[in-house]
Amino acid sequence: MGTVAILGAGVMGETLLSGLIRSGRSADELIVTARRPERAEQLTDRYAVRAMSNVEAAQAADTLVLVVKPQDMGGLVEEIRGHVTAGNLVVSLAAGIPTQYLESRLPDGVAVVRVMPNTPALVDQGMAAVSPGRSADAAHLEEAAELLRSCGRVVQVAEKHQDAVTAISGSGPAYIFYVVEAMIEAGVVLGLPRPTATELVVQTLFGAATMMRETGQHPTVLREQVTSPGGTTAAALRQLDDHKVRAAFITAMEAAATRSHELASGND
Ligand SMILES: NC(=O)C1=CN([C@@H]2O[C@H](COP(=O)(O)OP(=O)(O)OC[C@H]3O[C@@H](n4cnc5c(N)ncnc54)[C@H](OP(=O)(O)O)[C@@H]3O)[C@@H](O)[C@H]2O)C=CC1
Ligand SMILES: O=C(O)[C@@H]1CCC=N1
Repeated sequence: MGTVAILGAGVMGETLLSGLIRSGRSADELIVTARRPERAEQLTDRYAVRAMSNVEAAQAADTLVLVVKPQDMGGLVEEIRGHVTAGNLVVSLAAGIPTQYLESRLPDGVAVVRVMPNTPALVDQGMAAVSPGRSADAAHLEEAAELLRSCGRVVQVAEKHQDAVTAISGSGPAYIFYVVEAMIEAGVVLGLPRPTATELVVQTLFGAATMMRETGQHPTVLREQVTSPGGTTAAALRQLDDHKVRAAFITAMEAAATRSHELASGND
């Protein structure tokens, strides 16, 4: 696969970097770039990878992984465009940025793959969706997928679905953490010590997720198994329905997808 440069190694870039290292990729084949020298130093200390400027990284690497915020993408591409050639693969992890945005700013024929990852990649449980741009062939797509497979699962989707993917699995961990926070607060309201409430909620989430994965049963079936007629769960679910929690989730994810779409036009 050659040398991989992670341009803009913040939260998501470091997550991918650590996954590549854990999966056995040699630090010699990995380059990072950062805006702040202290961040670059932190990464070189932690992972023994090389840090360089964006231009140097574009010149040195075969695969360029762009992980800056969507709002910073224009500036980054402008900086490296003169140093990217048709031999490079460009992989973008940015929300909302279409492959066409990058293709139109890079030299003709450069292969671009758009990816939407998520942060559980930090513990090798990531979920990433990949979509090829105009000049990306099956080998390019596989190369991008292999990068992400180092830290989780990978699916291919049509690029038109990437805003939806962003809303569901890209932002998804944040919704789950939000629900966990709310359940912990509920435990505290009910008089449980905070550490006990936290242990109960985190293990319940882990158990429920493992059950879905291992039984393959639909969540509706699993929910019904917990819900005794006239029991405690039915009383709680009735409140969630009365407060339109399901509708709120759908509306929230529609908002995320809309925002992903807006990011393409550089809206701050
Ligand atoms: N966090 C997440 O859960 C997910 C994020 N993404 C996408 O990943 C991308 C990065 O997000 P995230 O990691 O959270 O953001 P971060 O702000 O943590 O990381 C971006 C990094 O890029 C640096 N940077 C900005 N401009 C440049 C530049 N010109 N050259 C070099 N480095 C630069 C920033 O520096 P500085 O620290 O100085 O600001 C920062 O360290 C976004 O496009 C986002 O949409 C996708 C899926 C999930
Ligand atoms: O909030 C964001 O915009 C990024 C994209 C998906 C997760 N975090």
